Amino acid sequence: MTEESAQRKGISRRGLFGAAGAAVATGVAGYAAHSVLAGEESQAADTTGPVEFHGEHQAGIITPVQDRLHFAAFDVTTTKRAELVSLLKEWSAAAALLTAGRDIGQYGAVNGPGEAPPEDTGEAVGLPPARLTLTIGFGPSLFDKRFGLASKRPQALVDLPHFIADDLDPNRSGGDIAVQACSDDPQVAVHAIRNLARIGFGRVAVRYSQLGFGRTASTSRAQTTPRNLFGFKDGTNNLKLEDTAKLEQQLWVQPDDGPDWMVGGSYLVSRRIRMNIEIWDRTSLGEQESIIGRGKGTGAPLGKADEFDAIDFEAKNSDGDLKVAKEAHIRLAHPSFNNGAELLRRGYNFVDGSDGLGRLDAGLFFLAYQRDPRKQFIPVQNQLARSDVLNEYIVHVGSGIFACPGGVTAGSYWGEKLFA
Ligand SMILES: C=CC1=C(C)c2cc3[nH]c(cc4nc(cc5[nH]c(cc1n2)c(C)c5CCC(=O)O)C(CCC(=O)O)=C4C)c(C)c3C=C
Ligand SMILES: [Fe+2]
Repeated sequence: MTEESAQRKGISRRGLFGAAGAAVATGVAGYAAHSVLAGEESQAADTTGPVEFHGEHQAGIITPVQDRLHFAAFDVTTTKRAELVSLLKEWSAAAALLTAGRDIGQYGAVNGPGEAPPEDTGEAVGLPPARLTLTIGFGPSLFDKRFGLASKRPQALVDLPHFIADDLDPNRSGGDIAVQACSDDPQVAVHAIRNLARIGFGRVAVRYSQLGFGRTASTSRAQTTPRNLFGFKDGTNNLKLEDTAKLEQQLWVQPDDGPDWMVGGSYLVSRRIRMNIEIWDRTSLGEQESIIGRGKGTGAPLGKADEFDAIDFEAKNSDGDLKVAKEAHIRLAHPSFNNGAELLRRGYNFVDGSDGLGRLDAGLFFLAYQRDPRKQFIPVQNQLARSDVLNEYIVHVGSGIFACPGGVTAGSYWGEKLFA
């Protein structure tokens, strides 16, 4: 069967890539609700298969981090609530198809009438789902007067304060709605955002978007720890999907937290952090390790041998100096110096060409999910902004905060409870 004839029969792109495709060919609605542990762990190994869109929580949060990102923040351009609701319904239907590795619409990319533009833009034809996840979040600005949502704004969805040394570009910050597309294939992630933007024409407009390559965190113990553009292992002490009790404490909004429409959801903070890699590259290895507080090779805390050894914040070297310096990044960010606060980090490296001054426009697109940013990202970032030596090498240039509701069940849509 050719690729085209398979699609005409409603078989997914993934269906042509082996046994796992057989499940997809039974149709999107045929999936069991997504299993948090067994399913998520096996996804870490298979980089081509689908990740279930429907479930208790949105996919793309604890899903083992994929290798590529396309993140888009949208401004809502329609002022009509009904049009926004229709868009969210259309987006949800499309997201279920896209994440299953299928073309969107009735006819997809190539089977529609020759007189009309194709329903699907086509650049993912022939590609497997590549673990595509699409995760939606609503920014504070969506809760203004336009759509009658002011009373539904979660208290935890605060406007982020100004942090010392922030140099935020308003054109790379904020947004009414964010969609995080993660996949192990960059073309699959880009195709998804492009098609959602296209569906949204006349109702939403892309405010800014960010491509990311190379995950800078792991969210499962089944994944190895990747490296950031400073060359350090990043994501060692991250919240992991296996820590189910901790996820309830630190990640998922609980029934008593309110509002009801956010239960099972999480808050996303995004920060575009420019890294002065040319300056970093002229810094000695010892200084680099002292700034982070970990060895560059092993990723072990200074004074320890292995990456996952516990950090000893009291240990001193023979000169009486702390092995993990007072202002080392891992000390200032650690839960024991932040009232127990933790984050689920799932950021990406970026290089967006150069800045016209001979320096790469490179850095970390920091993404962190949490139960309450007032108790987690904000105090941690305040402490980092005040004292972290890493600040000599980085600058925060973009920022966003989004309320990501709980998962979508079959037959429902993104944000249904918010608009109920
Ligand atoms: C506000 C939160 C954080 C920002 C912003 C941030 C930026 C940032 N981090 C690195 C590199 C590393 N960070 C590491 C650990 C780490 N970072 C944060 C938080 C923020 N980082 C936390 C909570 C932790 C874990 C601390 C702990 O509990 O031990 C590490 C070490 C490896 C690891 O555990 O992940 C590195 C390396 C950069 C380069 C950066 C901005 C560009
Ligand atoms: Fe960090």
